[in-house]
Amino acid sequence: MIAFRLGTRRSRLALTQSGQIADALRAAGHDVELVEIVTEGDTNRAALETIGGTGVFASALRRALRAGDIDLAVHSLKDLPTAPEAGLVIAATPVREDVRDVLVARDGLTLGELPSGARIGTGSPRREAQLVALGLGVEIVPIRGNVETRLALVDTGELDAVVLARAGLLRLGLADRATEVLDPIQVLPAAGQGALALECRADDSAVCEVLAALDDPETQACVTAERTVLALLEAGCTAPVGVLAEVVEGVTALDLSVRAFVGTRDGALQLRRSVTGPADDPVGVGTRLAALLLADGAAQARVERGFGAPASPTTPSGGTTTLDPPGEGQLAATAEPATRPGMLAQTTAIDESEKTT
Ligand SMILES: NCc1[nH]cc(CCC(=O)O)c1CC(=O)O
Repeated sequence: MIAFRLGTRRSRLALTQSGQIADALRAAGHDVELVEIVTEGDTNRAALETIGGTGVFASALRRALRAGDIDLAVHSLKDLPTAPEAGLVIAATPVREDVRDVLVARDGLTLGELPSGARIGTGSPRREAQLVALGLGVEIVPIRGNVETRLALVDTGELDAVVLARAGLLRLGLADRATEVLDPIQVLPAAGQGALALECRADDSAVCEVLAALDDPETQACVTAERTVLALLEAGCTAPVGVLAEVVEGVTALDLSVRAFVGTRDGALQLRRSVTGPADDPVGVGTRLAALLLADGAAQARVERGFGAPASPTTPSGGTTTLDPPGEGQLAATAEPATRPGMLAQTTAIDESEKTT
């Protein structure tokens, strides 16, 4: 029996997610105390990519872990930087929730039914780039805030629609607010979307072992492939990159089918590629896909704020406020497209579309 101190952010979504993990641990006979921690992502209302992009939600929790104030942090995996954190380890990724984005629009409207010029709120360059790529002629309005705040922007008529992760709505019991579930063919989710990451100190073997029992190997394989792509593109969780891995039946064994979108928010770059390879080699499959994307110009998207390059502290965008330059989370990935010998023979690359403009 372990008496866990579980660190959590204070949003209703974070508390719900942490509560689910606490329940699972209690069901296994452990004690769990929730410790609420305020992160920079919660207190700073600026656009995420201007306040450091990756890591703004995670860093306070990680500091508490390292200090021994908590034994376990529950993160939304998609908010977690891909760079490994010294002394800490992701001990488990439990079964993933629905990976897809949804539209929440006024009057029950779908994307296709929104009039041109409709105002769609999102703070995500990934969602913006893909919505622009759909060519609907909608206006993207930068927003921040928790799920409830974003839904309220539609309720009050300030916006025609917002795009959110279905996982968050499901966990909050708000899934019926969606007016359309967006097919990944149209809008690919963020790497790790819908998955939770249970993080602990690497030397805390008792905790690591208990958490490992909550891991789902299929989720683990998928998110590993997705995060490999993100890391090799030197992208962060606020980059205009959508990527989704799914386990599919292969010829003789299970395969991972991984699709990615890399774009720019003005729609000038729209790159879609996919790769299929052995499910027991998620890093290899993700590496192959990243190499394809980089060979076809994905690095062009790096000039975008939030994509590898540090944000300029002097360029406010839209209605968002600019504050301090980013402190952490810029990846030092080795972006060599490491195509391993033998891997090409096992993988199939399918070009879904060419750059469209
Ligand atoms: N960046 C905020 C965030 N982090 C995780 C979720 C939803 C749950 C998930 O994707 O796991 C959300 C809200 C959203 O994108 O709508």
